[in-house]
Amino acid sequence: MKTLYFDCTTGISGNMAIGALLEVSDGEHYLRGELNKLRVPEYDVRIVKRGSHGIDGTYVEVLEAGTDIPVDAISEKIPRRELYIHGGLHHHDDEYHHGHEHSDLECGDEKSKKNAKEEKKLAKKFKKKKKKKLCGKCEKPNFKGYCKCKGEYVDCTIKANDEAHKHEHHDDPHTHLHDDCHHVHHDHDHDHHQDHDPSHNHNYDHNPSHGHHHVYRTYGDIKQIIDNSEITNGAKELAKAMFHKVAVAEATVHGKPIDEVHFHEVGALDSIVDIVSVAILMDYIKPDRIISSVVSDGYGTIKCAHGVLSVPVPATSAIYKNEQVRFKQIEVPTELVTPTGAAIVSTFAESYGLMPEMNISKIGIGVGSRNIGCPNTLRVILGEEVPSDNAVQTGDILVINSNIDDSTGEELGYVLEKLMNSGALDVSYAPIFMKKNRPAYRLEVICRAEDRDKLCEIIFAETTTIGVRYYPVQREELSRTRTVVDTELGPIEAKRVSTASGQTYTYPEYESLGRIAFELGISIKSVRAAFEKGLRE
Ligand SMILES: O=C([S-])c1cc(C(=O)S)c[n+]([C@@H]2O[C@H](COP(=O)(O)O)[C@@H](O)[C@H]2O)c1
Ligand code: NI
Repeated sequence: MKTLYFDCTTGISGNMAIGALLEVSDGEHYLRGELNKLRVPEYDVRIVKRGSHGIDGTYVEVLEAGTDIPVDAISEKIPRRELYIHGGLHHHDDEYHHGHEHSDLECGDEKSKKNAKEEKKLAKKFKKKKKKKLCGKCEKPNFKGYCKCKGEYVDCTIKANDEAHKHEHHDDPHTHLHDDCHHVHHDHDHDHHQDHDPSHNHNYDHNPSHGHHHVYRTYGDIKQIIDNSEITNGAKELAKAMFHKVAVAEATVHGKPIDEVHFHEVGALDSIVDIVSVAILMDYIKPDRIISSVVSDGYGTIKCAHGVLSVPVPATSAIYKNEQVRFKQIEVPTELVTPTGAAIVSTFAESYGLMPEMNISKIGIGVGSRNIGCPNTLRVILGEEVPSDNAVQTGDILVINSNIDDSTGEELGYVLEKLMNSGALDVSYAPIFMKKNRPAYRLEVICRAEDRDKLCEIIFAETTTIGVRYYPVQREELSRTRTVVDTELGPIEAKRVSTASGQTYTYPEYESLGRIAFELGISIKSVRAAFEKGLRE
């Protein structure tokens, strides 16, 4: 069995994951080809070999096309002069912004001088760029491509039902007319002086803490970009699954409905390229099984557009909670896991723990940009799992029982949810008759041994019980891999399990069935039928 192990002992971020996956897949050529199928503003992906505290790996950056400037550093519009790069925020009090590595990130390294020189060059370049307010491209007739003034794609070769749009640029002190331009994306933050399809009328609630006012992409826009691209269906589903986790976390943290979560344009571009690249590479590698180490995050605070955030940052900790990521903090005083990193590991890891017995074929190291006092790397290990016991997974599992005859139904429902959210593997109630002929419920919690104390405390605090029983149990679990089945209703996520004798079964993921049923307004039974049909074809 082809197994991929994520070693997140020193954290994970989007660009570290791309670097590591590129090394195990030799997939640079494939990745570049697939990324060309994304219809997003022009950008370059720089892939270079780089060391971090003496460990060599691959460092990946998303740059503004034709420049050395990371897209998330193109922040003329962010007056607070704050910007973050993958895995880290850089606070600048000087004239320009850039996401380039600081020389101090390579403490004691010979590269520091070179980096300082490179920084000066970048600063010059970026200053020049600042003076140039207009890209000029959009003023050319028949221009098709990314208009930097407008921050969106335009196709002036298409007559869009005579929809001449006039946009007022809030950031640039000019107004100009795009006659007959068809707007490929409708993520404007402009005033439309034209009759406009109200469904495109985005009225974004802008977080003033960002101190900038420009183009946003909502979670819905990003899903559309992914769906409208020509990357494989498998990669699309994986990318959307990762974005969904980030969007749910951001929605929780900022107290907004998921569809109102928005990403400012440069941040969205960086996230899209990071997340879609990981999806493309994972779909290319196609491991049968993915396991992660317990994920290590740092502690302390970091600065980002929201100001000073405590580590794990809110969006990352929301993903830890929502996705039941097994993580711990280690003695490194900064952020080691970004929200994107948490979304990646939680999308792919079927379980967290030690590496299984396997013959290693490839090791990939993705390098991050922080100086953390030790290598800032993500390691992924690809290998063939030793087949002997591969159908059966066992672990240190307990069952906790309690008979409850005097808690209310409402309380019991609440407790079930709380136990599940606190690490229980499963929680159930069974109706029983207990002493004194009392109808009651037997609470049964299945959990890892290390979660016992925490879960018992919840049972004592939230129910009327005064005693619980627990005992270790043996468990057999079939090995499973995630897969995507193509159906007439679109791709449906599924898990494929195999028995010791080599029989395999594929079961649809309920969330995937439910989402399609909801989106298409059809019954979940008909989605399941389409899944079964897709499996047979
Ligand atoms: O931009 C937003 S909304 C943002 C929110 C949060 C929260 O925790 S809320 C954190 N961050 C920081 O941005 C960088 C980049 O993260 P990516 O996952 O996009 O690579 C990172 O330091 C986050 O902690 C941004
Ligand atoms: Ni924000």
